[in-house]
Amino acid sequence: MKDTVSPPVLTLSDLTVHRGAAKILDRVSLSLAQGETLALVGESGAGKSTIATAIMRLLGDAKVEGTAELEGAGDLLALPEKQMVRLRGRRLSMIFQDAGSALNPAYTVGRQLVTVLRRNLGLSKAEARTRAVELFTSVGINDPEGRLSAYPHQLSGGMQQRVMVAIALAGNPDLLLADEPTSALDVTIQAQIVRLILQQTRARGASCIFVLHDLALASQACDRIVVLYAGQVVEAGPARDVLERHRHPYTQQLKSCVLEIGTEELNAPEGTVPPHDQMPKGCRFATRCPRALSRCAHEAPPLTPAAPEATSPLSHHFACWNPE
Ligand SMILES: Nc1ncnc2c1ncn2[C@@H]1O[C@H](COP(=O)(O)OP(=O)(O)OP(=O)(O)O)[C@@H](O)[C@H]1O
Repeated sequence: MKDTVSPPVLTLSDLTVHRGAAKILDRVSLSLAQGETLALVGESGAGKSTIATAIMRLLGDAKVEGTAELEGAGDLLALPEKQMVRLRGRRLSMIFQDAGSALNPAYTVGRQLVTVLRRNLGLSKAEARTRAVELFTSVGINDPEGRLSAYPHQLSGGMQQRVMVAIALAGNPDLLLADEPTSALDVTIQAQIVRLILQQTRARGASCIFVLHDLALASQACDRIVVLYAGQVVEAGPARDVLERHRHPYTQQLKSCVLEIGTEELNAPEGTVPPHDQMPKGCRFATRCPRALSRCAHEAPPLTPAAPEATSPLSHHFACWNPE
């Protein structure tokens, strides 16, 4: 595990998000150490993107409760919008799922990057152009000078995503949020982009929260994993503990999916996540859980350290009444 002595860069405490009557996130707490890469994994709809978007404070009219403390900046959820505008791009950056729709089709990618560089770093036009070429080179764009004058539609999906990575890195943020940045891409390009983001994050000593579906990729690429189910954290800890010494039956099911993928047979966990208006009062996974006890339906299990003596919020935790 990474540094557990210096204070976390980011601490979410009881982050809860409501959309109308639906509780999309329910008391999510997690910490991110300096220089750490953390993967949020779970099925579609688990709330992974909502966590990243809540940290950026881009959730629109959803009702958000809890706190998101960014070291040296305070609670992101309580800051005036003016201060958030200053933090976005400089201390926090987000890479969105679909680069094609995140880029403005009316401007060249160079102009979009230069604008971000000038705004965030206060560079002159010429300095920003030089820096743009350096950034394009560092994210693996061939002919970086030539590509500055390309419009987004003239680039492949993989190239567009590289441009988005360059834009996200432009303000030297110390926290990068990558929301499944590869889901719109060809499988062969996906691993390249994930590797690129992690390599660039690590080279800068920044921290990264990665939204991923794939537990195997998460465990290979990231230091720590948080497993989400229906808007709640069910297991969290160092990547190897979560993959190899997991205690929650849902993590086991996600892991089995991975093994099936290895044999080319995709086997999603059985059953479906209950709709928001039919969520069990107790453990939200109880309706699909092969190990459910009668108390599971009524009593929500708290996150418990896997080693009873562990006190660090970064250590291995799980929420289950009948763990593996
Ligand atoms: N703008 C929105 N309006 C209403 N409901 C939303 C909105 N965005 C997300 N949701 C709901 O919030 C829940 C969590 O969605 P979220 O996108 O965070 O999940 P996810 O784990 O990132 O899924 P995916 O892997 O498919 O992106 C889902 O039930 C989704 O339908």
